[in-house]
Amino acid sequence: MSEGTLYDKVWDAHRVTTLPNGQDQLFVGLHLIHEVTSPQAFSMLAEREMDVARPELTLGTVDHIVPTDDRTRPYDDAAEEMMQSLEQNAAEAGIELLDPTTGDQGIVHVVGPEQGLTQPGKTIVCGDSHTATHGAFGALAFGIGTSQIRDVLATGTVAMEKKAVRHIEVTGELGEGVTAKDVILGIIRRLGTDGGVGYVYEYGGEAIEALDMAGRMSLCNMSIEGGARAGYVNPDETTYAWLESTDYFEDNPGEFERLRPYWESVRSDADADYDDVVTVDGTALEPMVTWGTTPEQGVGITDPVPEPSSLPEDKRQRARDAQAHMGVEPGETMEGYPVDVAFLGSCTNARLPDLRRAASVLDGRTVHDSVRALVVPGSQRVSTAAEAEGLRETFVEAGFEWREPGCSMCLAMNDDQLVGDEVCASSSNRNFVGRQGSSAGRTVLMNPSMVAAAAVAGEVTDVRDLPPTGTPGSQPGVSV
Ligand SMILES: CC(C)[C@H](C(=O)O)[C@@H](O)C(=O)O
Ligand code: SF4
Repeated sequence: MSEGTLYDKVWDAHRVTTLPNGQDQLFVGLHLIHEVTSPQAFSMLAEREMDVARPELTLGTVDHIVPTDDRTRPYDDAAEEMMQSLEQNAAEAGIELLDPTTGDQGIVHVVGPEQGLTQPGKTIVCGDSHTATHGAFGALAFGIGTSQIRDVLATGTVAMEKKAVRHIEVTGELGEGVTAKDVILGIIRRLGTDGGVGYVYEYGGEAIEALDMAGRMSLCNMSIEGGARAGYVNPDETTYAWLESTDYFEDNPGEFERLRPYWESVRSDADADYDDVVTVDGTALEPMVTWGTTPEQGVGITDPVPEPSSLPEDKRQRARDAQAHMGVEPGETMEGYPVDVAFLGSCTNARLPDLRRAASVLDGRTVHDSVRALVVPGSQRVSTAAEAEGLRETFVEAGFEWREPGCSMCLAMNDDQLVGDEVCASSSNRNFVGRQGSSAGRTVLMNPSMVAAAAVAGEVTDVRDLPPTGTPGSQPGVSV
């Protein structure tokens, strides 16, 4: 099964033993923790009077509950309690915690790669479903549950069942305005939210190789929304260039050269044996938008929302319910669907290149009067870098609120929430009913430039068609 793949090689390199229940016990190379899912696991460890086995392989951050506006402590009750619990657990165990005073705080799936700790050929776990993001570097990265967090804290290992590997080949060059987010929304539309069950997704092909690391992270991030256990891209020069510039490799001279042969060795072989192969024509993709309440209910911006009766039978009722919730009409495109809120953020799309793309759309334009727009950088480092190159100014001048890093309106565990049946053009990864804090709220997933375009137009619109900015006669156009 899946011989010669990166998945196979990294799995084998980390296997301690096969357990009586058939699962493999794997060494964990990096354990990321955040404030929502770790407290219970630490309590379970304390009940057994056990210590954290490998604090040096564990890194904490705070992201889900932190306020993105006023960060004066104490936070609101529940947030403050979670924050204190993480602070105490980290301090007692000797775990590094990237809290807001460090300048390195951010969403867990943004900070690991930034620190240079997300590396090819590593096993990475976190009590968070979007841990798949780290697969962008050719790591095996899995979201885990509370009892597994406890086990990893206690032993530095995790028990897991091996999955099959589906290679997804995205051919050709992506068109203007088409990004990694559109690739993954296109893949999920085609294979479904449960199409990946039992699989890990390996992404390859010309379109994937051309993606920068931020794009690869957006892509792998949503593997889980396609039902896959994880997703990854084989490491290459793009990966190594990112790693080489991180603090970790700058602070550890010789490490980069020492590890590189291992990274090369775990790449999938040219004749690797996959359990399944799917080919996607990258040239045929367009900017995607969702019309429903799961990430598979998406459509190209110029394509009509499907008639439920045209869908496979098991998807029809869900489509009808989703269209009723969203108030969308089948047969029409999503263009012109009114938008109340624009949210640029989340571990899918809040890295520097995402902000740059959105800012290039906003430059010289203004957020529509009826839209509340916020940009929430993925980390303090992203924020600082964006400020240094003037992006904050562009966002603020256009009418966006510039916030402090965190998960924010991606899941609305802090004050950043939709109100009533507001519609949100969102760069995040989940459009489930109630996801953004209001049960009547409506989420339309899209890429960052499309969020910026929706903010300007006050409705879902094709960023490629925005009228040019500038003085009459000059046609700077839009760089997407
Ligand atoms: C809070 C956490 C457990 C959750 C996850 O696992 O994904 C969150 O990050 C999300 O995106 O819904
Ligand atoms: S940004 Fe959203 S998807 Fe990512 S970890 Fe936070 S809540 Fe989960």
